[in-house]
Amino acid sequence: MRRYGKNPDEDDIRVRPNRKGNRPRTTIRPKHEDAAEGFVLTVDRGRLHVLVEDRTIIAMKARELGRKGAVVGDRVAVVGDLSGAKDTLARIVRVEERSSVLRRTADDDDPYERVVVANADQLAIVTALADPEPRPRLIDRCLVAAYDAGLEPLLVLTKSDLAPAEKLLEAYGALGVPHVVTSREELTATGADSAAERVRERLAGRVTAFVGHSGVGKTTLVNALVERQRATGHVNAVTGRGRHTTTSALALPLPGGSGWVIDTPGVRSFGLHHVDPSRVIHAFPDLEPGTEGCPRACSHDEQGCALDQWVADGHADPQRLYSLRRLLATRERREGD
Ligand SMILES: Nc1nc2c(ncn2[C@@H]2O[C@H](COP(=O)(O)OP(=O)(O)OP(=O)(O)O)[C@@H](O)[C@H]2O)c(=O)[nH]1
Ligand SMILES: [Zn+2]
Repeated sequence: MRRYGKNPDEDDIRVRPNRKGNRPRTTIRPKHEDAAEGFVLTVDRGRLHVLVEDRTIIAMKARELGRKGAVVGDRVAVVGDLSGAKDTLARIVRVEERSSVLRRTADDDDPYERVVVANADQLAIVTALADPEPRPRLIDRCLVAAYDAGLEPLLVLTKSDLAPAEKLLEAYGALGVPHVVTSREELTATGADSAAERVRERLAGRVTAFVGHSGVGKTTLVNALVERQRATGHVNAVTGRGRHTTTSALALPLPGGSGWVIDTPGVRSFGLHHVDPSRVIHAFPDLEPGTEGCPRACSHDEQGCALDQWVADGHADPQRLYSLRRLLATRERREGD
């Protein structure tokens, strides 16, 4: 562990009152009234790239944050050198309350469940129509993660030059998930009705996290959507794709400040052990009231589940219940199947 004073950038932390807390509480935590508001763009080996006004600065977590970390999408308060000049390091003293958290579950390499993206309001699930073949179970897992986190899902089906979208869309019809079908050719076309514009319409004014299996064309898509160069300015060399491989997501602004794309590094470790069925059902307002008659801690896929009667009584479409159960069942499956 680091100690006070070891890092010269932390010198000013040392004036903080003693840790035992035997002083009035108000003085324990400096108020940081002079702190600036920032938006976390990416995290690179403990260094956070934070957008403050129109500058990207590098910051680290202040000690007073304790174990609480900041992730991509977080709104933070930063103090210190906010110039963004080379070799300067600011400090993050506060992480604002999050409106949503997208998590991935612990995996073999990492025993902790981690928040990957904060404050997103939409999850774009990028799937190729061919090469690689669509993986409906993976799509289902992503949908469950979205519903659980309170994000609205958006299906982006790429490589439409290789295969039609109809069959895949049929499987999601009952879920009513919005979708866009694209191809590289259409994405690079210009004009108001280009594929990039069609996708951007869905992203306007929102923070959208993009997930997708390797090779589906997510990079091609994201590059067509954002102004990557302008966005990351002089730290572009650090956050460029080359080095930006597996660790952190990366927030990129859409042209004209009309929203954010958060590119995430693959979904192989997208587990669902933390998912609460009641939060998923919340995304099914036609079914949710039917769960009132369920036994306690009902899995909604067991005998006695009141949803069977709810559907039999004509309150909701049986296809919807089928879809919900299919999604809930993905929690039990292993990833990658
Ligand atoms: N036929 C076809 N190929 C595409 C299309 N979009 C992307 N590709 C190709 O698919 C491959 C993967 O595209 P990327 O954009 O790198 O995909 P990615 O999802 O970022 O994959 P990783 O870089 O592995 O994470 C590349 O060879 C692309 O040129 C498309 O619409 N049609
Ligand atoms: Zn039930």
